[in-house]
Amino acid sequence: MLEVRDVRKSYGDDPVLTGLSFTVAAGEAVAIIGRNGSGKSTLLKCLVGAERHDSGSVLVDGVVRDESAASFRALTAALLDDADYFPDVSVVEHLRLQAWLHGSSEGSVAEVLDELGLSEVADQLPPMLSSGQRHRLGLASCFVRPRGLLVLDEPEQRLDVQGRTWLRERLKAEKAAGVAVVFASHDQELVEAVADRSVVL
Ligand SMILES: Nc1ncnc2c1ncn2[C@@H]1O[C@H](COP(=O)(O)OP(=O)(O)OP(=O)(O)O)[C@@H](O)[C@H]1O
Repeated sequence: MLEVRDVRKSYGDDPVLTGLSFTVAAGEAVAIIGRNGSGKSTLLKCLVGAERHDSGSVLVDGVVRDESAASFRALTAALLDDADYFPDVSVVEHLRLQAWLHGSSEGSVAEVLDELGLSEVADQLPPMLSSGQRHRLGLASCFVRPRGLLVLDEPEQRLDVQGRTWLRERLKAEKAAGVAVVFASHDQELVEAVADRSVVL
């Protein structure tokens, strides 16, 4: 599904990614781990085309990934570290928008609101949410739409204990459904429960 070949990236004279290669098959999860500042977010951004790598390649199903292609965006659900929301669009409207863009049913919006514990704040605007609720909205935006590749940057952040338990089971279910999962994490328990392999930066 996803193949990363010798990806390199520097910011100015500072090398961040120094030749990374790995693969993620459908139904597999790969964890990206490493200390603060080691390049996890940068790598995930390069995977989805939110950042340009200097050399190397990212292939999806054997073809160089083109983030401007509708087919790549239809395949890929991502929650990166700089997620942002329209300040005047409510929680439920954000999810309806995602569902509509990707051809999901209206019913899936109610299901995901319930699953992420967001039903009670469905009509609130993002600035009124707690930071954990805003993070849940980001996760909900990934799960309300079809996906073959799921890219998550520290999905555990700001989740309460029940939320982390839910996340572990959700990511296992994603694998069981054949989704290829790449996630950066500082949560060793999550990594051990979900990842088939880890890439250490
Ligand atoms: N846009 C940017 N311009 C310049 N340097 C950057 C930029 N983005 C990240 N960096 C630098 O690249 C390095 C890797 O940052 P990155 O955010 O990828 O690390 P990380 O592993 O995700 O860290 P954390 O665990 O703290 O989230 C850091 O030294 C950071 O300062």
